[in-house]
Order: sequence, then structure tokens, then C-alpha cells
Amino acid sequence: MPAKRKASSNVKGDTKAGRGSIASTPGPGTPRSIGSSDEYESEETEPESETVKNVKANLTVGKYQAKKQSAVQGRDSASHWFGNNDFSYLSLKPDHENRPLWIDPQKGRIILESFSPLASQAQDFLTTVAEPQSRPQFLHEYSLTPHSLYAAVSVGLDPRDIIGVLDRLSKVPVPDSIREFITGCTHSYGKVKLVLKHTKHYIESSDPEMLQRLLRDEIIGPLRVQGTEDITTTAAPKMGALVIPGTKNAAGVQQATAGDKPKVQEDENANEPDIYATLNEDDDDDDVEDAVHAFQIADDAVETIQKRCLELGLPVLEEYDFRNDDANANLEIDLKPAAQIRHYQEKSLSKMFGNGRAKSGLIVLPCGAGKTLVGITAACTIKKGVIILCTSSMSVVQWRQEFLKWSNINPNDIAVFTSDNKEKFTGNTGIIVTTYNMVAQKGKRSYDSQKMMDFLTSREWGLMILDEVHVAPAHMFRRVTSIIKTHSKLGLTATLLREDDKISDLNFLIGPKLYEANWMELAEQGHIARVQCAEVWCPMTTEFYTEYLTKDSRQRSLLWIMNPRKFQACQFLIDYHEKRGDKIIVFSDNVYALQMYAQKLGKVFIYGETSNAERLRILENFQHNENINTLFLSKIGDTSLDLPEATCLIQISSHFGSRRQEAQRLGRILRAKRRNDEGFNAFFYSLVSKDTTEMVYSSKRQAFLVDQGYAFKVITHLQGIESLPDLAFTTPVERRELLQHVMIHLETDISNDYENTDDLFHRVDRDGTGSKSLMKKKKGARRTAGTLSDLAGGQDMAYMEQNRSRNKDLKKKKGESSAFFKKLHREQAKKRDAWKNDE
Ligand SMILES: Nc1ncnc2c1ncn2[C@@H]1O[C@H](COP(=O)(O)OP(=O)(O)OP(=O)(O)O)[C@@H](O)[C@H]1O
Repeated sequence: MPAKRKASSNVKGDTKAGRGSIASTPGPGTPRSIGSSDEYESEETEPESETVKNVKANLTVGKYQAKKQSAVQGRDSASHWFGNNDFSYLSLKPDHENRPLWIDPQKGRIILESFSPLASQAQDFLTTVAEPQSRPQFLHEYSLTPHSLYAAVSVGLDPRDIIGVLDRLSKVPVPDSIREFITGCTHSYGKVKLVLKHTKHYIESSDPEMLQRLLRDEIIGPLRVQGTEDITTTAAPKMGALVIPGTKNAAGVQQATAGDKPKVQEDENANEPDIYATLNEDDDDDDVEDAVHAFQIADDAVETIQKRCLELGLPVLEEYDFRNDDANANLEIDLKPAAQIRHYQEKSLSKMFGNGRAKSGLIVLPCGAGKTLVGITAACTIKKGVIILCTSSMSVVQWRQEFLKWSNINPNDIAVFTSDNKEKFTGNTGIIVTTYNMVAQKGKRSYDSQKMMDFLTSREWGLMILDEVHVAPAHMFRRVTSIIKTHSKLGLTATLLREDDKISDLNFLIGPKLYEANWMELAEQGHIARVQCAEVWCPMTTEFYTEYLTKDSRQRSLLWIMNPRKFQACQFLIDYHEKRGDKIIVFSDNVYALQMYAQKLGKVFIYGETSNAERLRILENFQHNENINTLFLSKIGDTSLDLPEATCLIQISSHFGSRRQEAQRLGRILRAKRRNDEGFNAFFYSLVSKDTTEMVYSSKRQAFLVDQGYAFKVITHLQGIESLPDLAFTTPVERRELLQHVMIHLETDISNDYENTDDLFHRVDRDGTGSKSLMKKKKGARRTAGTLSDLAGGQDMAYMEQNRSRNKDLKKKKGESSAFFKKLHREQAKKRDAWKNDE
């Protein structure tokens, strides 16, 4: 942040000169002193209505400061280097070196010096009030947004608290624009609430005038259920401290302390005073209201009203006072005594249960950091009926198993609803684990499925857990959240990222982001693996580059993937890491390249058309067979497979600039069990063909991970690659042969080279297995070596034949299974039987 240096140099050199220059340019709208709000008065000729002001608040921060900025332009000879980002007019506090924050008065950005002794407390505070944007090693960037401030209010902070703590941590006085932004965004949050009582939805507020205003609104007014009383009044429930299972303290007040926990469970900062804990405690009284007023709305009007209220600057808060819910039966569930949740899991839950009620929202934790246990603990806290939505029936089974592992729930109280299983729980209340598609599916259903849906839609649920919340399309959430009546919703994800703009829909369909963990911090503490990331630059061979220059963009991509130098790099890295004892996954979105690479290298591969039985066989071998250490995987490995642990990833082809895919793939190695071994690192390589468009996509893809603090090393030469025995494509003849093969492929239909994962998502869920229906649909487009060779006059037949599929080898050897595998199969069969008996 350029302002940093400028501001400090002003203070250390000539503080007066810095500020004096502002005063020397007086005029209308010119700031008279730092932090003065006078300039705003001259700007606002007509006071805006509060609601409009709220909606525009984000914009106004920039507008006023742009004026302020233009007034101070040209102050000194260095100013022009910083353009609009020259904030040297802000005065530094005398003890600024002891304070860790810089605040950008224009855009609400906050920079945290992560090396400051106060950094961990400041980070704690910032993740509550702002959105983390980027967290590399030394400087972290956060953004104040209306949604982040909404989330802050929903955990019990008020604008005074937020401004007060910011001021304590900031090197400069909190600029007026930021103060106004915070107050403007937060003063009406939480004034209007959406509550579910006896399966009916109500809009509730402690201010009857607020409700009258909503009823007068042309959109909201008509959505009140006709024939109900205009406004009903009841006494507001009182709240007390809440203890989250698996922790020792009340939620939202303190971190769990070390006690008798294993070392890894400790939070290094657990004993530091919580910077805003006292604020929460002070505020408890404010939350107790004397009376609440409400009117009933139609169930299908919930989304429209939420959207309209947002437009009016009155975002609807969804809170569930589960401890005072006598209408719904209690569920017998608690964490097992051995279950000890980690400090970041507790922190995320404390954002959800901060004031003793359950708030709907999103919790973002890296892959392998234990989102499942967070969901289970939330269920153990609420102790009411729970419905869990997963992306595939495979994760449905896993969720149920995890519930049985971590909690004392009676197996009869947790049932699954998939295409194969339509069981209900036996008691008054319980847990249902299902998939998005089973619930959102439209059209005619089987008798059993319809009966199950009637059961799900006719009752009130305490909690809905939405797993992998970023994956499912927004229309599916709409359907799910509108037909299932639930008091609270918890969305879980590792990457709150979509390349389209649909992610913001989650803000009102589910709730604000309640917590986002710091990946690097978790890696340092051993909760996820440390990963070395590298981008390997592979020069294009002359013959491939010549073709590359004449082709259109679709065809170019195949040339950069099939670049012989990339192939060699892949071969070398596989060899290197197999010798180190790593388990390697090679990702290729392009199915043609996937097969070519895997067959040439004699490795197993899985893609959309691989049958379910073959997938299982391959995965099992990859996990337990010491001769199968490398697996080639298509896009389906991103979301639809439960992959065994790997310690090295190599990416040869990917989905253009998708940041989410990059992060998801990295996530595959984060749960490496050896992560706490001394000096252990997992490896993530992205192979990129030099001087091609792939390089542009690659840097775009890395943006999210770089923001999480990962540093990608660039490798321009792999030491020792030339001396690798049997290195492929070392002669011009071999390279030309490969090029010829690729060119023939380009002349055929290449449209099926990339699997459509959206399509896959739907079908995976619908049939509950993920593979068969896809196979059927794609069969017609399947190409064979024979047809290609026919086109080429049979020249390539030899090439294909000498590269026998390793997949088939595994199949052949099935009968010769070792004693180890026989034992493994027997154990798995036993587990399956035990699980069926639980039903
Ligand atoms: N508090 C804890 N104590 C001990 N083990 C834990 C804890 N939390 C999570 N784990 C373990 O960490 C592993 C990863 O957990 P989980 O599968 O829930 O991760 P995830 O965040 O859902 O990952 P993904 O996004 O890849 O699905 C599991 O083996 C789980 O049992």
C-alpha cells in the first residue's frame, strides 16, 4: 500500500508539511482537518432517505474521498506515483508503530501487518467485521462490505464497537467516510427478523413502526397472509450464555483453553485476551427486548421479501431461538466425550451461536479442515430435527458415518434419503441426510420418494446443513430452501468462489459469511498439510509451436496440453515423486490427453466414462497397492469422487482460469496424514506450456491460492530431466508422430474432449452413483484407436497398441488378488452389512 510509506515519511520527516498542505488548499468541499466531517455537509445538498443511503453507502465512501483526494493532489514530487492511492494526508497516530492496521478511506480496504504482536487479535476482529481478500505472509488485506458488517451485527457487535476497536488498532484515526459507512450499513441491520413458528413464516421487529412501514410497501404489503391479524405482539425471549458441545466456554466469548487437550488442538493465542469479548458481554443486555411485533407472510414469499428488504436497506436477519422452541421435539444428541473440536472450529461456531441463538450463514474452511465436525457440532448444539444436503449419495453415506463416529446419536434417529434408501427416522424427530437433487428434483416421483418428500416438507426442521454450498446452482438452492421449512441454515464450503456472479445469491438464500479460516495458519498448526506449489514452464517444441500459431483457440489448447516437453516434465515428476514414496494424482480436464498420457506412461486413469466398478477397483488399488502410485483423473475428480489420500498433484490441463478448480485440486492434498512429520511437504505442480495462452489462464487460476498465502515457484528447468531413462519424445521422429496423432484428432470432433461437470453434477445426484447414466449418454461419441487410425491410413495403430491400458491390467489381475486385498474386501463387506443393519 503506497500510502504506508508516504504517511510514515510525513510523520518522521515533516509532519506539519504533510498536513499543512491540505489546509493550504481551502475551498468548498475541501477537508479542513483530517477526520473532519464538515465536507460531507456541503456535499449533501438534500439529505437522502436512510434506506437509499444504506444501499449507496458502499459507493459514497469512494465518492467523498475522491473529492478529498483531488484537493490534495500535487502536494509533493512523489505524490504522482501513488495516484488516487496517496493517503499521506491522513495523520499517523504518535504510537502508530504499535498498531497493526492501515485503513483505506476510499474503498474500505484494511491492511493488517501480520507480523505485529497484535496481529492475531486484530485478525480475529477483522474476520468478524470484514471480508478477507488476501492473506500472504506479511500483509493481509480485508474489505469492509455491507454484508460483512451485516454479519458483524448479527454476532452482536454494534457500530460503536466496530469503530471503537478499529480506532484502537488503526495507525490513523478512522476516517469519517469509514465511520459513516459502518454506521450507515449497520444501523438498520437486525431490526427486521424472519422467524418460523409452527411451520408459518413471520416478519418480526421490536419496532412496530418499522413493520407498518413494510406493510405499506407496494411489494411487501400484499404478501402478508390475508385474514391474519395485521401485527401481533409477544414478549421477547431472554437469552443466556450458551456452551457449544466439545468446548469449555460459552460461545462467542472465549477460545477453548489448552487443558488436557492434545497439543494439536491448542490455539497458540487462546490465552490472549479476546479483543472484543468484553464488547459482546456488555452487549448482552442490549439484546433483550421487551416486546416483539410480527405479521405472517406466505411461505413462497420469503425470498421476494428478503430481496425487497435488502433493497430498502433493511436486511432481514434470520435467527433461531432454539432453546425456547417448545413446538419442536428435542433430539437426543451430544458429541462423544472424546470429540474435542479444534479452536478454529469453535471460532466458526461461535459466530453462528454468538448471542445464544442460531444465525444462518456460511462457514468457509479449507478442504480437510473438518467441516463435517462443524456441522455435527452445530446439530448437537441445536438438538432439533436436522436435514443435511450433500452433492452426491457417496457423501450422504459419509455424513451419516461421521455422525455415528462423533456423536452419541441413536442409529435409528439418523436416516438417509437417496435413490436407493428412503428410510425415515423412528422417533419424533431425527436427522435426514440426502442430496440436493433428491429434494430439488421436479416432475413425477416414485411412490416412496413422494411419501418421503411429503414427510420432509410437512415438518419444521431446526437446522439445514448445506454441504459444498458453492457447487450447486442457485436455482437448486432456491427450490430447496423454499420447500423445506427450517429455522436455521448452515452452508459449508472450502471455496466461496464461482466464476459467475451467482455466489452473492448465497448471501440472502442462506445468510452472510460467518467465518473464513486462514489456510496458512491452519497449515502451520498442522491441521492441514503444508504444500509447496510450483508452476513448471515447458517450452513448446518447434513443430508444436508452428502448428499452435496457425490454429484457433479451441484447437490451440490441445497443442499446449500435448506439448512433448510438458509430457516429459510430467514423466520426470512422476518418476521423481514415486521414488520419494508419494502417491500422485495427475489432473487433466482434457479426456483425450488424459488417456494418451496415462496409456503412454502405463498408469491407471479415471474419467466420466469409467464404470463404477472400475473406479472403485482403481481407487482401492491406488490406496493400498504399492505398485499403483499414480492416478490420472479427469474433471470428475474435482467434486464427484471420494479420493484416497495423495501427497503430490500434477496438473496438465485445467478449466481455463477457474480459481475454484485450482483451490479444490489443491484441497486434495491438504489432508495428507503425514502432514505432521518433520519437514513433510505435499507438492502441487501446474505444468504450463511457455509462450501460450495457457500461461495467462494459469496466473488467473492461482489468484485465489495466492490470496490464501501460497507462493508459486516458477521452475524453468527440471534438473536431471535429460538423464531420465526412457524419457519419451526425445527424437524428432517421435515428436512428429505425436503431432500427427494430435492433428488427426483435431480434425475429428473435439467437442467431447471436455466433460461437462454441471451435467455431471445433476446426473451424479439423480442416479446416486454418478457414472452409469453418464456412460449411457456419452457412449455414442466414443472414439476408438481403430477409427482414428483408419483416417490416418493406419499409421498410428502401432503407437496405440504398444500403450496398453493399465486399467485393463488391474482388471485382469482381479482374480489374482492378494491375501491383503481379500482381507480388505471382507472387512469392507462386513462394514456395509453393519451399516445396513443400523438402518
Ligand atoms: N476436531 C477434530 N479432531 C480430530 N479430527 C478431526 C477434527 N476435525 C476434523 N477431523 C478429521 O479431519 C479429517 C477431515 O475432516 P472432513 O472430512 O470433515 O474435512 P472437510 O473440511 O469436510 O474436507 P473436504 O472439503 O475435503 O470434504 C477427518 O478425518 C476428520 O475426522
